[in-house]
Amino acid sequence: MEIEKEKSVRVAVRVRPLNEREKASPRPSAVSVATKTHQVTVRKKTYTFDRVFGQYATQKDIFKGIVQSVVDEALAGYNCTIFAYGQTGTGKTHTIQGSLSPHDENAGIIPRCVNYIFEKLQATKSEYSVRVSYLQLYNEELIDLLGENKKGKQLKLLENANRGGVYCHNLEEVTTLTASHVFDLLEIGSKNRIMAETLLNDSSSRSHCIFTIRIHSKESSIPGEEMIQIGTLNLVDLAGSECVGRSGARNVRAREAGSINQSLLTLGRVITALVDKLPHIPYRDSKLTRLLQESLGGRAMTTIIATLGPGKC
Ligand SMILES: Nc1ncnc2c1ncn2[C@@H]1O[C@H](COP(=O)(O)OP(=O)(O)OP(=O)(O)O)[C@@H](O)[C@H]1O
Repeated sequence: MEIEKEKSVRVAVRVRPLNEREKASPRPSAVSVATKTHQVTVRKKTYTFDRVFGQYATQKDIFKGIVQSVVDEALAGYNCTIFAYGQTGTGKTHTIQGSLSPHDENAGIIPRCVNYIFEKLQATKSEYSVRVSYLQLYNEELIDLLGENKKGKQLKLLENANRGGVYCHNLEEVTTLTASHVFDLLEIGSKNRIMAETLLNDSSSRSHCIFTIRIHSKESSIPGEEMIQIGTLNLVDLAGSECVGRSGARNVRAREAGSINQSLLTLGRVITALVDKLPHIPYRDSKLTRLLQESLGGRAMTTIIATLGPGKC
C-alpha cells in the first residue's frame, strides 16, 4: 500500500533484526510491529505511523514502500529529504547507505536512488544532468566529503542573495552523467567519512551526513516550450539520537552531545512548526536546518525513517 503523497511530512519506523548478543539474551523483545495497522508497540504503549517495517523487511521493501515515490517527486522538480533518525546501532547507516554495490541485496537507499534516477532519466528525458555533493556536519563544523581539490578552503553557510535560502560556499558539487560515476564518488565520500570518524576515535556516527542529488532536466510537455526542472533529494544519516539524554559527558563528548542535542531538537521544532503551519519556522537555530531550509518548507516532501532496536540485551 502506498502512503499518502499529499502529506508534506511522513514518518516511518524500521525495526532491525536481533544481533548476536540479543539472540543470546533470554529477555523478551520490548518492541513489536503490526505492519497492516502501521503500529509499533513499545513496552505496552502503541504508536501509529505512516508505515512500519519489521525485522524481516528488506532494503528493497524500504525502497519500494517509502522511498521510490519520494524520488519520483524529486524527478518531477520538487525538493525532498529523507532522514534516518534513531539511536546508535539501530540501523541508520544500514538503511540510508547499506552496501554501496548497487546490485547487492543490502544496497541501501542511496545506491538504489542513484540507479533509479539514472534509469528514469535515461528512459524519459532527452537532456539532463545530475549534481551530487556529500557533506558531514560535526559539532556544527562543515566537512566536504568529496572536496579533495578544495583542501584548506573553509566551508561556510551563506545567504543566497538571488533566490533566497542558504547555500554552502566552497562545497564541491560534482556534475555527473552516469550512475557509475556517482558510485565512484560515493566510494570516495564514504572512505573520507570513515577516516573522519576514525579521527574522532569513534566508530559510531557522532555527526550528520547529507548526500544531496540535484537533478536538472529539460521538460517539453507543451509543444514549442521548454522548461528546466530542478529537483533535489537530500539523503540524511543523522547522528545517534541517544545523545539528547546523555548526562555526565565531559569535554569533547559533552561538546558533541550539546551540538547533536541542538541540531536534533531544532530539527524536531522545525518539522513540528511546518506540520502545524506556524508563521515562524526556527531554521536559523542550527546549521543542519539552515542548510536544509529550502528542502523542508513549501511544496517539499520530508520523510523520516525512525530506526529502532528490538529492545533487549
Ligand atoms: N535491517 C537490518 N538488517 C540487517 N542488519 C542490520 C539492519 N539494521 C542494522 N543492521 C546491522 O546492525 C549494525 C548497526 O547498524 P548501523 O551501523 O546501520 O547503525 P547506526 O544506527 O547507523 O549506528 P551509528 O549511529 O552508531 O552509526 C550493523 O552491523 C548493521 O549492518
